[in-house]
Amino acid sequence: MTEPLLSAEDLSIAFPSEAGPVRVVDGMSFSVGREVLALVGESGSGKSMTGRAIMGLLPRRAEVRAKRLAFDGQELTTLSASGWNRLRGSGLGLILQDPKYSLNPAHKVGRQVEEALLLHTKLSAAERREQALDMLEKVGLPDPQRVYSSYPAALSGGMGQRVMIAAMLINRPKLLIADEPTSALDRGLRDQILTLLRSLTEELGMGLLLISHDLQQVSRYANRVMVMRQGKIEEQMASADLANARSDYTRALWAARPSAATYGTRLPVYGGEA
Ligand SMILES: Nc1ncnc2c1ncn2[C@@H]1O[C@H](COP(=O)(O)OP(=O)(O)OP(=O)(O)O)[C@@H](O)[C@H]1O
Repeated sequence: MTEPLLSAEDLSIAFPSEAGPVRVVDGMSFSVGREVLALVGESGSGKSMTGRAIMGLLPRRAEVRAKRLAFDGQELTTLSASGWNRLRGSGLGLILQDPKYSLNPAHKVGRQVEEALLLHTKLSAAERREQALDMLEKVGLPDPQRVYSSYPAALSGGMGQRVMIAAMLINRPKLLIADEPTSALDRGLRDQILTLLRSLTEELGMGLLLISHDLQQVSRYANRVMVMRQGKIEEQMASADLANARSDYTRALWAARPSAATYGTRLPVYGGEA
């Protein structure tokens, strides 16, 4: 087997509190290759904190420990601030829930899509523009020229999320972390965006860590799923094996099909023991 893009061994994250450190991620070991890995679990199970640890974007108070947290052969737990900046500008990308909060309303789309090229390459303005237009086309935006010159307010939610994906992919990251990338979108758009992320992952040979509370939905796009519960990995398996999940918890998540009334709402928090 080839070396995975990301390897985490015994990853733990804790926050200090008056009663002592509270562990929100507790001894996780996993790897991500050039594949779509869905990270699923109920609200508060530690999915976002895991994604943020990989991006070096945890709150300052958080204490991270790991025997190994390596991306592309580089140890992350000892990375300097400038090392993180380099990595976030090239190797790693993050897509968050709502493009409204990720895109700067004061700048045109083109400038925002090109930003990583401006910071991390020596390309000319014309070359940057050309690459940005190519990427806007690749993410399925009609009339890339017009979108390039628009302000974010002129875009629908689905278009905004495509712009965010373009901005994250422009420097060809090896690993993309998408934290609930579709939960601010309508149901129909969710499938479109997940289809796009999956096909770009294959086309560009990337890894994608797809964080979601909706096991049913993401499993359709993921090669593998990793189920988290109360800061720990409950189970990992190929998506195709979900129907035969070992753990009661995974089976409960799998059976919790969203109805029209509950679609897009958070999963209930299952209490105590399995
Ligand atoms: N800054 C913080 N200080 C202390 N605890 C925090 C902080 N941020 C998050 N937590 C706690 O860490 C735990 C894991 O949170 P996390 O956001 O990773 O959950 P999640 O699985 O992504 O949930 P959701 O689906 O609701 O986003 C939660 O119990 C949360 O309350």
